[in-house]
Amino acid sequence: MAPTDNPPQTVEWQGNQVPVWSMKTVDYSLLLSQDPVEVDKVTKACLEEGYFYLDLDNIDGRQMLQDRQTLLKLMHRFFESPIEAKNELGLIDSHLGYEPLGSRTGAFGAGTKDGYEMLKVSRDEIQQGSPRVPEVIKNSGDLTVLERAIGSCNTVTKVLLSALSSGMNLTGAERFENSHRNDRPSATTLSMMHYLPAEVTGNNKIGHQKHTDISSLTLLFSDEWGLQIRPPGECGALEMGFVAPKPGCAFVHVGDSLRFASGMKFQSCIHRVVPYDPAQHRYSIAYFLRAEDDTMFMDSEGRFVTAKDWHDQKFKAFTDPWQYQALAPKSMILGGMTEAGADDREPVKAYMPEAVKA
Ligand SMILES: O=C(O)CCC(=O)C(=O)O
Ligand SMILES: [Fe+2]
Repeated sequence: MAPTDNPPQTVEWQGNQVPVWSMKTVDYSLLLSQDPVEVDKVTKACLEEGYFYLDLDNIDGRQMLQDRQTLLKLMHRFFESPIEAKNELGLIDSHLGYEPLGSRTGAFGAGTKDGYEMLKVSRDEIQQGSPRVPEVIKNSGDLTVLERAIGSCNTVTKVLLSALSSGMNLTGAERFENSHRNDRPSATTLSMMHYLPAEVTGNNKIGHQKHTDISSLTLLFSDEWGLQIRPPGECGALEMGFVAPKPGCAFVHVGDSLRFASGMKFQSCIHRVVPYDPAQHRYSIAYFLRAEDDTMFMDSEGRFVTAKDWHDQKFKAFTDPWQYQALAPKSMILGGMTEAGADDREPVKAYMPEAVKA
């Protein structure tokens, strides 16, 4: 049973004491009116850590928390449908459609596959009123639920962007909102994930590989444990530790695009998902706010690229078989963030495929 109240600073996982990283909590209501102390707090969180909790348990966020419960019910119904219904349209585009279990590399790297299935719905398509989603959720009730989720995630992430622009003293065209306009095409997407129990999938299909996100900001909701991060440290990222699910809060983190747009001042958050409890199903909802397709920035390779090029190249690196993935520069998967030392204090042997255990 996962601990829920007053999360400890370490938790036992796979026979080891593993850190539970603490972090700043930013109040959404205060940000809405650009409260100077809160603007400073969120800006420091992005400059120093690259992540924070966003407290939505207030008059401005509670509706969103309620809508999330409705979305979770939709997700349960969708993921319990037959594979033919879920995969009716397949992966239509990199940010839109269904990805079955085992489409990417797993949490413990070479030779493993991921342990989740995922449905992504494009923000642009919802805005245009013609989302391509499988028939099983293409009724007006379900489409309203999806539209509400995307609409509120969009508002929340735009409020964050605006606070960050103010915190970084950006004005006019330089402000981050200006490269995230609603009427310009982007790969912004709502991603709904279902992690199957590790004891069902077996050791070769486990979790979610270590990475930084392509996006500008990720707004993440999950009631279940499993997400781990490597906080940036003085000489590279610290070891992997859990993010405790916090009631009433979303976990927000910076992705590569905003790190690049900030001139590498913001930290992009290194994270992965592991089975906390091998018998557990885990459901997560991630809203990936992405820059307009033709936004230009300098990437981790020192190249001047568009947001779309960065998205497409990194998505290919994510989905390539691990043998090809290994050929891509590591800086690509980790958005140029540096690491010193190993992810774990002790190797997590229980989940390694036989070939790697040695
Ligand atoms: O499921 C999660 O909690 C995180 C998922 C994730 O890292 C991603 O989709 O980029
Ligand atoms: Fe991610």
